[in-house]
This record gives sequence, structure tokens and C-alpha cells, in this order.
Amino acid sequence: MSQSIQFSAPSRTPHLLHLPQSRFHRPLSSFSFRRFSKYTPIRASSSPSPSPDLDSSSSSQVLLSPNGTGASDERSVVATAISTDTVGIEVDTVTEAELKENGFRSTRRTKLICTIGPATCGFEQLETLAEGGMNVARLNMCHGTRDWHRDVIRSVRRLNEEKGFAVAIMMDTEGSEIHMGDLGGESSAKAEDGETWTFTVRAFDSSRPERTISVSYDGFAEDVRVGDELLVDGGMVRFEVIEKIGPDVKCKCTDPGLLLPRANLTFWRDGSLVRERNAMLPTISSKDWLDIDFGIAEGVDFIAVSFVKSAEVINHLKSYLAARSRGGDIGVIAKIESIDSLTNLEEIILASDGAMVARGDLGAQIPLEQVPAAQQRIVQVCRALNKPVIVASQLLESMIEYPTPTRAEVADVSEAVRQRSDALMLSGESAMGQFPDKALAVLRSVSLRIERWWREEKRYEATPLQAIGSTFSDKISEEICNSAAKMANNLGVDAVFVYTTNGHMATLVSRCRPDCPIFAFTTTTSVRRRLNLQWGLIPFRLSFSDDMESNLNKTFSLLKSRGMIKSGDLVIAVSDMLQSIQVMNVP
Ligand SMILES: Nc1ncnc2c1ncn2[C@@H]1O[C@H](COP(=O)(O)OP(=O)(O)OP(=O)(O)O)[C@@H](O)[C@H]1O
Ligand SMILES: CC(=O)C(=O)O
Ligand SMILES: [K+]
Ligand SMILES: [Mg+2]
Repeated sequence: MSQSIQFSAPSRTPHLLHLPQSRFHRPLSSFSFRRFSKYTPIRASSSPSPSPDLDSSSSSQVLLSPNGTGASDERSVVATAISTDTVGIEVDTVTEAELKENGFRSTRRTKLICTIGPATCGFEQLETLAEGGMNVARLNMCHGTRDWHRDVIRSVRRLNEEKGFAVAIMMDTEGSEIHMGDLGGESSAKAEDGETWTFTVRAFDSSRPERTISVSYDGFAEDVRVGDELLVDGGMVRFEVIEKIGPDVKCKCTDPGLLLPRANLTFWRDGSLVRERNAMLPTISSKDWLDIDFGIAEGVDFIAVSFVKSAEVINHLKSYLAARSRGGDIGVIAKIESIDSLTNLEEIILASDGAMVARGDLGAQIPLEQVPAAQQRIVQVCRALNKPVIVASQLLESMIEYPTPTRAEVADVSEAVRQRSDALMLSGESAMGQFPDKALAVLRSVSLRIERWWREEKRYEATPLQAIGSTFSDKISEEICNSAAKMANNLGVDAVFVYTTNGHMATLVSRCRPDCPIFAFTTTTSVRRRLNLQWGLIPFRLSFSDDMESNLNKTFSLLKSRGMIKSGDLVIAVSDMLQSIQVMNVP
């Protein structure tokens, strides 16, 4: 038995309703809801519209679905669903095993990102990370050649195809901030207290002269002054500028430490960050544009833009992508890691498809003690504007060398989960650390523990979210999702099911952070991968129609046949094709 509310709007969108044969939209009257006897239509305005990103293959899958023709005998629906879809529903084996083992409610809601580097680039290593819960693989274009990155991308794709994972790929641009060269192949160099080092804009053909570091920015020697402080990686190592000789800048080490290849450099004068001509460098360098073309060609899912200063660069990149990649398939993530990005935070996030709290460089640009407040603000703004947010850098830094985290690191990870950020990211821990799998396991277990704590404490009560929809249809979707999440909490349902063509409706449910997992059913593989960055969403690929009854029957039978749900489970279903909410027990 099911109870449902439907929203439909013949009056305001007559152009659609004049197309009763439209395969995307049929008037409600053409539906038969025999099994859902308490179905109560509520008439509101707006109407579902064809999804712009349905490619022809996926839409034909939807449209040709034998179940798309309206209600029919349930057994025949089930039989056709199984016989026509050999795979039927795509979900990875790890999620499937978790659902079976722990039941819906204890699935992990916080998503995990691993930076891939020399420690994790092999196929088996990637597979271990995917099995350990990696939702997104990040490639930092500061390091490695394009050939190296291509191999990783192809390995991840192969893993997805062969094992059914939906690991998304995020390409992170180098940006044109000042950084050191690659140390001529050495993995690190030690700077000792009092030593004199030369930072130079000269390039070296062969081996690097002793205590000499090349710098990426030609104007470096002109911009710095004697007496300036030079910070490597936001202060991991410090130098004082003592002399300038042409392209060479002589510096004395004042805080010793390890210099890592391509480490970021900032310089400070009288306690403030110096922003001279380097402030005029483009956010996306010419090398970055080549990397972006490479990313488009290789079909990455996200591009994370380093050192974003304003919304303009995001808008520019988005139009570039729209013209070159298949309609909006690549999400643009704004990395918040500069003073300008904090000043223009709201407009940047509004323009982007998500944001990253890039605490490494952020902590080099603002005083360290201000980073936690900045993190909280970025997470809140993203939630308000319905954009996924990633908390990144140094979450488990000590695990680069040690197999267990510090207590302080565990507390930091807990805080990011408690703030309900969508995703946590490993950097050096997974790229070049000694314990990448253990670091991922710590993120996973801490996330699960904090999420369980909420449930025990019933902390999920909704903080009021600001309305964000601009069109009437978007407003209805938003109200439906807010209500679905509230109902899910109040009724203690086992899961929310969202049927969504472009993924938007699933993000709206995720935004409410309901106290149950959200099964997001989508027809396209790329949408499925992109949803993998979002809090609480378990994305499935499934061909479905605009007939909710047959969609539900099909989903129930497929999930039941794989032991992922069982009769009696309480489910709320929402859909963006036919704006509706239904509450039901799995038959
Ligand atoms: N593809 C790679 N090849 C070699 N080493 C890598 C690679 N990716 C990362 N690393 C190593 O891992 C460390 C941390 O990686 P990460 O990319 O997260 O650096 P980051 O400084 O946090 O990022 P960003 O450069 O975007 O600010 C790097 O300093 C580098 O030593
Ligand atoms: C991730 C990154 O770019 C930073 O923390 O600086
Ligand atoms: K980067
Ligand atoms: Mg950075």
C-alpha cells in the first residue's frame, strides 16, 4: 500500500501538455495507479520537462523500456525488466555488500576522495582504494606527465567497467601561483637552519646545483625584496631573503624542514602576504588550458580550479566546457585557497558546481588560526547554495609516515564530518604516503562513527535551508525534496529513492541531509559518477520511464533479487519527471 502526492501543472505550461504523445511527459490522467490506492493528486503549477542532458542512447533506453508504457500486471513487469536488462541495475559490489551486511541505515554518507600518486597509481592499488571506499580519484596536474595521468584515468575507467564501481575522476589544475621546480627528480631536499639557499628563475638542463631551487615565476626576483620572508608550503620551511643577484635570490633558512617537489612559495613583508605582479597572473595558465583539453579528451568528471579569484574565471571555464564537452558533463569545482576567493566566496560558489576547502594553500595565505572559521563558512555557504563541498589537506598528514593517525587528526576529520561536508580528501597520504589504504580506512571508520553518533543523538533535525529555486518548477522540486527529507526523518524510513535524469533532484534531497541513505537512480553513467561526490547519495544506473509505478516495481524487483532490500522496508520515492512523493513499504 502506498500513499502519494503528485504535482502537475497543466495550466502554466500548455506547450508541453499539448503534446500528449510526448514520451517525456504525459498528463496524469494517462497513468493508472491501481496498486497505489490512496493516491491523491494535488494540483500545483509547473511541469516536468525533458532533461537537456539525456543523450540519445540513454533516452532511447528510457523510452524503449518495456515498463514505460504504464501500469501492467506486476509479474509481467518484473519478468520483462529482468529479461531486457541483463545487468538491470548498476551498483558496485562494495556498496552492494555494505547494504546487505549493514542494512540501509548504516551506509556511509560522507564521500571520500584520494589523490593518486606514485603510491597508488597501479591497477591493483586503485582497486584496493575503490574497495576501501574511494568515491573520487583526484589527479593533481602539478605533478606527473600527461601520459602518466592518462594511464591512471584509463585504469580507473577499466576498474569501473570491470567491477561496476562508479569512481569519478577529478582533475586539479596547477594554476599559476609561484612554486618550486621538481628538484631534478629527487623526492625531497632537506634545508637546515642557517644554510644559504639560492632561489632562481634560471632553468637547469642537467642536474640541480647544490642548495639551489628553481622557481616557476619569471618576475620572482623583481618582486621580492631583501628582508622578505619566504614560506615554503605555507610555512613548513621558512627562509629570509638576504641578497638579490640578477635572477638569483639568496635566502637564509630560518625554519628548517623538507622541501618537496613543486612546493608552493609565498612571500611575506611586515607580516602581510606580498601580492605584487604575481597577483596579475591568470588563474588558468596556458599550461592549465592544455591540461583542461586533455581532461575533456579523457572524459574526466570534475575539474578543480586552483587559486580561483572570482566567479568570472569559473563562468569562462564553464562556457569553454559547454562548447567542447558533451553538454555539462564536467563539473567545475572552485578551490578556495586565497584571500580573493574568500572575499568573493558567494559569487564563486554560485557559479561553480562545488567547492574545495583547500586548507594547504589557504593556510599559507591567511593566518592559520583563521582557517577553521573559513572552513565552517565555506561548508555553510555550499550547503545553503546546494553545492557539494570537499574538505581537503592534512586531514591525516602524519599517516604519510605512520600507520596510525594522531588524536588531533581524528578530531579534525570528525569535525569535517560533523559539519556535514560532502567529501573528505586525502592528499600526500594517498599520493605518496606509506599507508594509503590505512589512511582511507581511518576516514571511513571516523565518518561512520560520527554519522552513527548523529543517529543515536537524533541530531538530524533540519536547520532551515534558504529557498534557492529560481523557476517555479525548481521551487516545486525543492519543496518536494525538503518534505521528503522531513518525512523520512519523522517516519523513520529506510531509504529515499530519487529518480532523476540530470541528478538535480538527488542533490536537493542530499542537501537536506536526511537520516537515511538516498538511492539515486539515474539513466546516464556520467551523472551517476558525478553524484558520487554528494553526501548520502548511493548512485545507481537504471533505465526508467516517466511511469513511477513501473519504475518502482522494476527497482524493487531488481534490488530484491540482489538482496539489497527486502519486503516491508519503508521507502519514500521522489521523481523529477513527474514531480511526486510516494511513501510505501517494499511489497
Ligand atoms: N602525480 C603525482 N606524482 C608524484 N607525486 C605526487 C603526485 N601527486 C601528488 N604527489 C605528491 O603528493 C604530495 C601531496 O599531493 P597534493 O597533490 O595533494 O599536493 P597539494 O600541495 O595539497 O595540492 P596543490 O598542489 O593542489 O595545492 C605532493 O607534494 C607530491 O609530493
Ligand atoms: C588541495 C590544495 O590545493 C591545497 O590544500 O592547497
Ligand atoms: K593543484
Ligand atoms: Mg593548493
